[in-house]
Formats: sequence, C-alpha cells, structure tokens
Amino acid sequence: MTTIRVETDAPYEVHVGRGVLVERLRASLGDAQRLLVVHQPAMSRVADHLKAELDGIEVLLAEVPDAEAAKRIEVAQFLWQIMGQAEFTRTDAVLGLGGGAVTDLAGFVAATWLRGVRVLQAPTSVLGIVDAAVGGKTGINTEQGKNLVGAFHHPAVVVADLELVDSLPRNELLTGFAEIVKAGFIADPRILELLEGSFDAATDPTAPEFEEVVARSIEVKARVVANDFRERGEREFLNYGHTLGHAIEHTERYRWRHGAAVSIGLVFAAELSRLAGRLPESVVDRHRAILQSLELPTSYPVGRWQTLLGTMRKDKKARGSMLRFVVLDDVAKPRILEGPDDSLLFMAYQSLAD
Ligand SMILES: NC(=O)c1ccc[n+]([C@@H]2O[C@H](COP(=O)([O-])OP(=O)(O)OC[C@H]3O[C@@H](n4cnc5c(N)ncnc54)[C@H](O)[C@@H]3O)[C@@H](O)[C@H]2O)c1
Ligand SMILES: O=C(O)C(=O)C[C@@H](O)[C@H](O)[C@H](O)COP(=O)(O)O
Ligand SMILES: [Zn+2]
Repeated sequence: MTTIRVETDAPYEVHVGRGVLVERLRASLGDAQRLLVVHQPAMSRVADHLKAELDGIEVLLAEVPDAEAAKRIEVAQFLWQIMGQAEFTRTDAVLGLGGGAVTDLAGFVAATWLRGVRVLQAPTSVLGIVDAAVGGKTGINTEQGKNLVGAFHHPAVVVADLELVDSLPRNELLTGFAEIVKAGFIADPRILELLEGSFDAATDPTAPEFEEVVARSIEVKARVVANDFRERGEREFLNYGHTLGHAIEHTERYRWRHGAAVSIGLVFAAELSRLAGRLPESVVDRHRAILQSLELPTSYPVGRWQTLLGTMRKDKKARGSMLRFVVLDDVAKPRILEGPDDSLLFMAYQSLAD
C-alpha cells in the first residue's frame, strides 16, 4: 500500500493499494455512530459488503444516479432527507464510493449538513483516485454550468482500493488519464516520460508503471492543495484545460465524460499558450501525441464558439468580464493568462478542427 499525506491545516492520508478498503475505512471512522454511504449503481455490491463488514455502526446506503446525473440539487436534497430522518449528528460521517461525480456530491452533502460533517472518500475510477477525491473541492452542477455550487471541505481520509478498479471499463479508465496528463504538463514531466515510455504498462492497473503515474499525480495534487487549499493562487493551475473543458461538458449536456472534455481543453490551452507566444509548437504536438495514444479526443467540431465562449464567462477563474486561462510557458511552468483577445481565443479554438 502507498500512503500519501496531504499536509493541509487538517492533514489527511491518501491510501492506494489492493484489498485495503474495509480496514482503512474502519480505522478512520472515529466516533461516528452512523455512516451514510453514497454510491453509484456500479458500486451497489461493494456498498452491501461494507454494510456487512462495518459492524458496530449504523450504515445507511444511498444509491444515486450514475455520472453527472448525481451532481444535481435534487440528489443532494434526497441525501439531506435521509440524514435528517436518521438524525445524523456532527459526529457521524459520509462516505463517497464511486467515481468523481459521487465523491464531489458526497463531499458537498457532508460540507453542508449541519455546516460540516466528516467525509471519507473511496474513489473507484482512475479520475477519482488521482484527482477528484483528493483536495476537498466539492460541488454540484446547475443549469448554467459545471460545479457552480460547492464548498471547500477536506476529506478525513481517501482510500483507493485498486481491486475495485478491476471492474472499471477500459474507456472510463482512459478518460481518467486526461487528469494524469494534466498533472504531467503542469508539474511533473516524469509522468509524461512514463506515458511515452509505454502506454500499455502505464495504463495497466497491475503494472508498476501504472502505480507510479497514479502516485505521482496524487503527489502533484497533494502538494498544490497543501499550499493553496482555497484556490487563491497556485491551485488555479490544476484547472489547466478546464476552462474550455467545462464549457464543452455543459454544451454537450453532460453526456461527455469530464476527462474527454478536459482532453480537448488541454489541447486548446496548449494552442492558446503557443499563440500567445509562450509555448513552442513541439510541446503542443506533445500534448496531441500523448492524448491520442490514450485514445482521448483532441478535436472538436467548429461552429459552437459563441455558446462555448458564453459558458466560459461563468468560469470561476473569470474576474468581472475578464476571462483568465491557465497556460504554459514550458512543461511544468504554468502561468495565468489574463484577458486574452477574443481573436486569439478563436484562433486557438479553430486549431481544434479535424
Ligand atoms: N473535486 C475535484 O477536485 C474534481 C477533480 C476532477 C474531476 N472532478 C469531477 O469528477 C467527475 C468525473 O469523475 P469520473 O470520470 O470518475 O466520472 P464518474 O463518477 O461519472 O464515473 C465514470 C463512470 O465510471 C463508473 N465507475 C466508476 N468506478 C467504477 C468501477 N470501479 N467499476 C465500474 N464502473 C465504475 C461510474 O458508474 C460512471 O458510469 C466530474 O464530475 C468532475 O467534475 C472533480
Ligand atoms: O482541484 C482543483 O482545484 C481542480 O481544479 C481539479 C480539476 O481537475 C477538477 O475538475 C475541479 O473540479 C475543477 O474545479 P472548478 O473549480 O473549475 O469547478
Ligand atoms: Zn478535472
């Protein structure tokens, strides 16, 4: 088992290993008398197993709709209702069991119930393990956009049991790699070398290369959120590729996976960096080559620019009417580009055409 400590004002550990779920969760329950397990349909058998194993505590199971359909106020309301009926108190705890959509939702419900109860995160997708479950950003979507309502709320522990990843479909596993590629370009070039060295090994959950890219990505995230939990500076770099990525998810009515939209967003941000005179073309090409080797999309139909631009104006990095983007000066040299000309943005968008 690998353990990575996140040194925030309320430090916690991220455990990654096989068969570690029950034991690590049990060790982190503290004095909770009730545990609300918020899980995706794909995790219902694991949730039943947890209920049987965690004796001495009342375990409430709440299955929520799959993927982004869970990140809605109606689903949060359903969970608040269960907690109210169970007389859930401040010593009780919530567990997010599933992909990033569920860890975001469970974290949000824990952050808001009684103004904050403990949340334990058990991510089961690659994306959830390397990114969503770590760092304490929680939230839900609204009609207007992605993650527009949420709270910063540290998890008490993150337990990533790689045995659960065995059932993750291959395409879902690969979309999670968009965030791994992001971590490589903003902070850790070794991740990119490992991916380029052998895509097969790096994406095989039983291979040491997979464990290394996963651990390195978590370490990138842990370092950044320890320095800047509330995103007043450096944490914005974790949003590389997300300004357009989130707008695509919204425009596509959340039928796209986050990782697929971020993949296109990464190419857009790299092209914007190049057009702004910062990044050599070779590094932009490297983005495309790595993402395409992972079977992730790197192009997007032209003709949706005005809708996407309107949605990007609601991005959390915007200040008033000024759009702000994470760009690169080089690999591992992220910067903020403030208020680029619409014409520059449009040129970057046009470069996404097939
Ligand atoms: N809070 C953060 O810092 C942060 C970071 C990155 C992404 N996110 C959010 O995470 C979400 C994306 O996460 P995701 O890609 O995991 O999507 P997801 O949670 O929708 O999961 C993707 C699919 O995989 C299935 N699945 C998950 N684990 C499985 C398993 N072990 N076996 C079989 N099926 C499994 C799910 O049921 C779903 O159908 C987005 O909402 C995104 O905004 C949040
Ligand atoms: O943890 C962060 O900070 C990130 O930006 C990580 C992103 O991968 C993640 O998708 C996050 O949910 C985006 O946050 P948002 O603030 O842009 O909604
Ligand atoms: Zn993301």
